[in-house]
Amino acid sequence: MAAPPALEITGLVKRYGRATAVADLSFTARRGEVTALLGPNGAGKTSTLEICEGYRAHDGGTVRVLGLEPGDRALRARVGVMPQTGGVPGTAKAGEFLRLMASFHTHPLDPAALMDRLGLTEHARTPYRRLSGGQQQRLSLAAAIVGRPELVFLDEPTAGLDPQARRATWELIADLRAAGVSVLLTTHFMDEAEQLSDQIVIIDRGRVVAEGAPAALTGAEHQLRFRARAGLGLDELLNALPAGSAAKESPAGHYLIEGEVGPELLATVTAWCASHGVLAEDLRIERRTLEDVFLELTGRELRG
Ligand SMILES: Nc1ncnc2c1ncn2[C@@H]1O[C@H](COP(=O)(O)OP(=O)(O)OP(=O)(O)O)[C@@H](O)[C@H]1O
Repeated sequence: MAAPPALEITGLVKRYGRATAVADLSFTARRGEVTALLGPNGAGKTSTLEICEGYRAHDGGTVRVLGLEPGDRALRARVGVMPQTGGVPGTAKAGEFLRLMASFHTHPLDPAALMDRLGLTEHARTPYRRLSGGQQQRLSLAAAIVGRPELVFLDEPTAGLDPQARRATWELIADLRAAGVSVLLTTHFMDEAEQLSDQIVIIDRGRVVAEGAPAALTGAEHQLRFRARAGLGLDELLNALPAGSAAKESPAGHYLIEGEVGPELLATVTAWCASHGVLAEDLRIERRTLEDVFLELTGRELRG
């Protein structure tokens, strides 16, 4: 029989009093893949993760972690958890804490090498509460993976990190994936979700609004943007463009053309600009981003 997926969530519901934080949420995270839960503040990402980790009860639906109920004792050695905050006693020294975590496992990673990799070696004797926010986060990440788990839950692993620490964390996650570890992470960062994940689940208001591989979500489509004087006659420009194209001005003076953006469309736009005495500044062709996808689906900004 095939091994069960890393995570299987069906019709998950979580309420806090009368507020519904997670509303009928379903998705599957495959083994050996990185799955990102992407969504704005309050979308329900942490609630979902904490339910999967067995830290929080749910009000409806089913959750299976490596085929088991969340919180099943058999998962302790198989799952690593990096919470958004805390999880480490304030007085625990970084190095000692990681060695202690390693001692709970049969075949742990070398704690010293892990500390080194995450730039924590010089802080090995520093108590957790005296570490900077970024260092605390990296220690918490190290603790989540030191036992060589099959599945790791990472709640905003790079929030607040400087670019160098962020890069080191990305590399570590890529290595986990290469070693066959399944990873479920939450993030607000589109670039992070796009770079790291095999599958992205976009959540808004406790529901899945879109899911798929990064390239499938953003599609092959491109868009053309330029800045020019406000109030250009877009209807006239649209008439010159191939059928199926769309053009809009938002905000004033910022133009967006969508559709089959190829060499011909580009030539048409620049020719139209030339014949109307319009200097198109910052003219660029770009791929649709996850932000665009989210905006289309919800009418709101991801980072709003
Ligand atoms: N313990 C709690 N008691 C009451 N409401 C809560 C509790 N935890 C979360 N909520 C609410 O549930 C909703 C979802 O919160 P959750 O933390 O799961 O979202 P999130 O997507 O992880 O957000 P963020 O990105 O800000 O961490 C929010 O409206 C939040 O205010």
